[in-house]
Amino acid sequence: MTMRFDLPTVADLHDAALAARLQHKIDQKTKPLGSLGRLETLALQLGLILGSEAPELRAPQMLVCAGDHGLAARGVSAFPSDVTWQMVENFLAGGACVSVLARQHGIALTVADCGVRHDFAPRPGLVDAKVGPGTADALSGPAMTAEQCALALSNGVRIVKDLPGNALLLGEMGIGNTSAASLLLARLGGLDIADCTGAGTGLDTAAVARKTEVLREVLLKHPQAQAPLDVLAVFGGFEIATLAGAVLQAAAERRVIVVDGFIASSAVLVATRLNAHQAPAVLQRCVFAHRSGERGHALMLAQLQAQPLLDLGLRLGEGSGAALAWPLLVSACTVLREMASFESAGVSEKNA
Ligand SMILES: O=C(O)c1ccc[n+]([C@@H]2O[C@H](COP(=O)([O-])O)[C@@H](O)[C@H]2O)c1
Ligand SMILES: Cc1cc2nc[nH]c2cc1C
Repeated sequence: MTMRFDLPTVADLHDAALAARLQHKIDQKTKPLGSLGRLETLALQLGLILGSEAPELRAPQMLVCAGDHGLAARGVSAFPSDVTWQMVENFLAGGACVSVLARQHGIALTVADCGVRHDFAPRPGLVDAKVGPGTADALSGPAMTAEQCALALSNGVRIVKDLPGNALLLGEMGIGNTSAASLLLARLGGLDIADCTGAGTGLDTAAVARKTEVLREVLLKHPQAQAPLDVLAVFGGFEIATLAGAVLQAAAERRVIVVDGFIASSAVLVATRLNAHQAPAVLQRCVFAHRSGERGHALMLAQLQAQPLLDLGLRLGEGSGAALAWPLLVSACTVLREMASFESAGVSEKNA
């Protein structure tokens, strides 16, 4: 498959001098060395991404990408596909979990229709990035054509270019999309599909076993899909492809990328594989908000060598976990900027 546009180039951020200055600044704060634990590595990462010893997060943007999945007709979800468009309406009406949390934290919310099986009335906060009325059934053929896949990726690039701020939070909505994410993980990670497949919206044990067998059949149907772009097109998710494009553009612009759960992480996995030598640079910009309760997310995080901030048993999606983690990022930057040093506060240092 050939691309019809150039994916964004993500430059390395090897600023050893800034890293040393940031670490020194963190170590000189009025606290025992390392006592702020994970917040310290987070502060260091945010300083490096934003290129500052006094980083400030500006105009955070939550991007929720929505799409429908042909595979949903195979009984792989506990809910009907209509829930996708109904939840998009709920996001825009302000009643969904991500709407509430984004409002609480002053995060702007944009919902992108990447391919929901429904016609939405245009309104503020809704971006039309529709590639089609849901993907095709991956058990019958590829979920997306090469053209559709390229269009979804370029839509993600375009959406991010139009958003202000220096932080992007990633969320998604799509009945059936845990199946797409599990397929992507299994093929890109060379893993057994049983280890990558979970309950999604709430399947019971027997239904998870049936879902696993459907996904195993899908993998057997597409042995030729091995190159990352082909894998993305064949197993799909218009919203996942759009998010992958958004990740690459945000990384190229040196935005802080806050990744939600299993499906949002699969978009990052794809983004890192589309151009493998850029993978460390892409991951350097990513903060993984939490470890989802979805089976497979721990394996996905291991593939990405990612250490999530929270482990709350969340498995909602929408960007809810990213919004919940957001205040930790704000605190990490505030501590870096405002906390006194031993010298400035006149506090005695550790005994020699
Ligand atoms: O983000 C997660 O970790 C997560 C885990 C399980 C389910 N979800 C959400 O549930 C939907 C997909 O579940 P399913 O069962 O329809 O594949 C989709 O809208 C996701 O946002 C999300
Ligand atoms: C109600 C509902 C809300 C969701 N939000 C994200 N995925 C979802 C799936 C369902 C079923």
